[in-house]
Amino acid sequence: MYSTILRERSGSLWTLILSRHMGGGPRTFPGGLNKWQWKRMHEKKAREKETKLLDQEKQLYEARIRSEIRAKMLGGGGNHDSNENKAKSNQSHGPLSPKEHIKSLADRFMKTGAEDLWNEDDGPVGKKVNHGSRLNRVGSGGLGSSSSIDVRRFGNSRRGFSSMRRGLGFRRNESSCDEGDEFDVRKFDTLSPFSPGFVGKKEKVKSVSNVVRNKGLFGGRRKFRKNDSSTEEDSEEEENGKMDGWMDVRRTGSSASLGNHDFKLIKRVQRNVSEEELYPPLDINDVRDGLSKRKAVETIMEVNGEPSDSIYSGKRFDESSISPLTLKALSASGIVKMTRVQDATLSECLDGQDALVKAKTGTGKSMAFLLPAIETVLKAMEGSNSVHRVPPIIALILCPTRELASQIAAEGKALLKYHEGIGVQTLIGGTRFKLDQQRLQSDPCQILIATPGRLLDHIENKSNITSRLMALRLFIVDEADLLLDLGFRRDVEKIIDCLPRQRQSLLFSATIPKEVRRVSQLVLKRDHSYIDTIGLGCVETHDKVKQSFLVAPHESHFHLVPHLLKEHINNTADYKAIVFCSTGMVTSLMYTLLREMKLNVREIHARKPQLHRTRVSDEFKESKRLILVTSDVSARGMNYPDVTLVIQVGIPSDREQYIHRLGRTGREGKGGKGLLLIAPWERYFLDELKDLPLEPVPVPDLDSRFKHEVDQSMGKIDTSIKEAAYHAWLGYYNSVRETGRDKTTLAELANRFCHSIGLEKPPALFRKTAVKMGLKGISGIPIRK
Ligand SMILES: Nc1ncnc2c1ncn2[C@@H]1O[C@H](COP(=O)(O)OP(=O)(O)OP(=O)(O)O)[C@@H](O)[C@H]1O
Repeated sequence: MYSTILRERSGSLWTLILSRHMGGGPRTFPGGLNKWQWKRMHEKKAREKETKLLDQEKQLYEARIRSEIRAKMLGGGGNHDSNENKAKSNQSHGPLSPKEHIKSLADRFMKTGAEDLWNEDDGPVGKKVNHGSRLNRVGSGGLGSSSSIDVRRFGNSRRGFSSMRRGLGFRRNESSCDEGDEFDVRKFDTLSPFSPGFVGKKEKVKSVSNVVRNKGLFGGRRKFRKNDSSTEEDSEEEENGKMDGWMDVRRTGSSASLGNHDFKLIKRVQRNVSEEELYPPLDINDVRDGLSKRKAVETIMEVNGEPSDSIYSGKRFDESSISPLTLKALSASGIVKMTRVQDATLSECLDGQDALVKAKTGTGKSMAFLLPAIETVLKAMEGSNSVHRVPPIIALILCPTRELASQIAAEGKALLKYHEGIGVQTLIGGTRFKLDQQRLQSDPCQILIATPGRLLDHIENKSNITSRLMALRLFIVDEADLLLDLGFRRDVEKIIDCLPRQRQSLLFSATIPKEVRRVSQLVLKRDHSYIDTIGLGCVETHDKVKQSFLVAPHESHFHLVPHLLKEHINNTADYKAIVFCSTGMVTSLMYTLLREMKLNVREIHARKPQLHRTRVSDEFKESKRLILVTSDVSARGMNYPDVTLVIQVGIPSDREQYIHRLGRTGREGKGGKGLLLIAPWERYFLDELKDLPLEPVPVPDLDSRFKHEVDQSMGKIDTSIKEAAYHAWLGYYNSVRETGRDKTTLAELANRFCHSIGLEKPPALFRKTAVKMGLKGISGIPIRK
């Protein structure tokens, strides 16, 4: 009925708009729209509004139905609620009054075990929308005038509804969940009826507490968040080991909507895995053990005729148990010997063990996980009699960037050259979603390589990827430290929720900081192996890569980079250089400057269309005598052969990023050069690199003619590019903890940067942006009127 009213209303609105604007009214409308554009815009708005209202109506209707069912259940003697409620519901079997309705919903949500009813979309609470007035209009028999309820709770997403359904099911077995039991909410979500770990509800609860005992470090963090920032705080606190308490009562939901019922008890799980267990204090015996192992490896390498600094172990692939067809593909590519990381991991990975693997950049980690992936697929195919039109996905590889996913896929395809019926596909952003779906149907694959965001899109849009992932046997995370970092972790967690628990998992990276070892338990079984081919006391960078740093005022960086590149070009016949800049827009400015200076240069950053990114990436792989200016999208995993120089302009986000950027040179045991160009106030970052062999380089003398040439080229660049670069620069350094703290100094530095790129005055920020960045009212930061 409401929808009819709505249509009528929107109809009359239309009559009004049309009569005012179509007959004899003005010819142009606000924003320079013509009458048809104006009409279409309003039609669209009306449609959107109608859809939204219908949606809300539907949600309310479903909430109401649930309420009725609940009232009936209570009347039948449900044993979960208070006697008061029972008495009330016995009096009346009809729908609950608005107040009772809210109270009963609140009760249900706040009960132990009711966490299953919650989903990601319930938060962040801070964003709660007050639908009170609308609800009053809509719900003739629904909620009372004083009620305002967060509709998302009642499942405004499909996922929400399904969680609810599951939640109701679970409630019936609530008694099987011991009062004293610890529980990890994430696990309720994880166990889908399709997953092998699902054995019925009673077992589910038991297994949950077991899992939690093993995974206590993450107990309940995801579901009970107040808002995004609090999650970060929480995790930081947890990571600092401050949240060891058993019980932590926190307010969730909005007190406006649910009053005093609006909090629940969260039992924090006591940590059973102690810090010592995860990181036993460095014992002299460990060091001795590490050194003797390294000696043993070196002896084997000597026996096999490999120098001790070689990336190869001396062992051959044909000595391993990989399939003959893969061996054939390897030898067709001229690959015979294993690298150290491949030697160290292959047998463990083929045995089905979970592993966390650390190995230097460019030493063949991709092949180290692709080979087990192929073997796992072969094994799965052997064991299965059924023929699928669209086969299940047996191995899933997650990686952070689109280019890296494509690169791994290409390597996988080369290894599968002689295998028939095994396919590799990528799911990456920047392509059309529908095309992805068609490709997955028409080009079936057993190995899927994906970036987390796009894979999650497919999972959440209920394409059949979720069911295809049910048979997954091997889950691999490349660049694990980055993907388990806060920026990606939530996506990765959601993906893990959709994977079977009975699986093998492998994490790979060239850098594995302590925190990552801790969070790796999110993916790995507790009894996983930690394989570190770098070894105790050794640095993560290659000896053959000469590292240096240059400290010079920021204003001179745009002069110094072309100078350093020209010098390198003059001294290196087949030069191939990468210049890393802090952000996409600064990359764009640097690229434009170098292009103006007639250097052979290309750019890649996230603002570029995917087609451009792919084309440039492929070109740079094949070429010599070329410079690539890029942001961090190329920092990890990209295998550009024979890069001779890597320049990093400004400090990278952290030590790990420095190592990965530098790792674009000196691959496959070759040599290379790396230069970090920083301003005097960025010197503090050198502390993070103090164990790496960086040499200082004196500031070169630039002659005035060269400076003039740079200034002229800079002068030709469009102001909009410079303004965007200034904003991006400000945003980046504002986010760096050390520089972002003192906003006044930051504003001064930004102004100097602004002048160095030829802008007379800093471009104004939007008020909202300035507020968000904490820069409102800071002198030197103009705000747009
Ligand atoms: N056993 C091998 N013999 C010869 N070449 C190899 C071998 N294994 C890998 N390679 C080659 O080494 C290059 C670098 O490998 P890869 O990109 O996997 O390094 P990585 O360790 O993953 O680096 P990053 O840490 O930067 O991701 C690739 O060209 C790959 O084909």
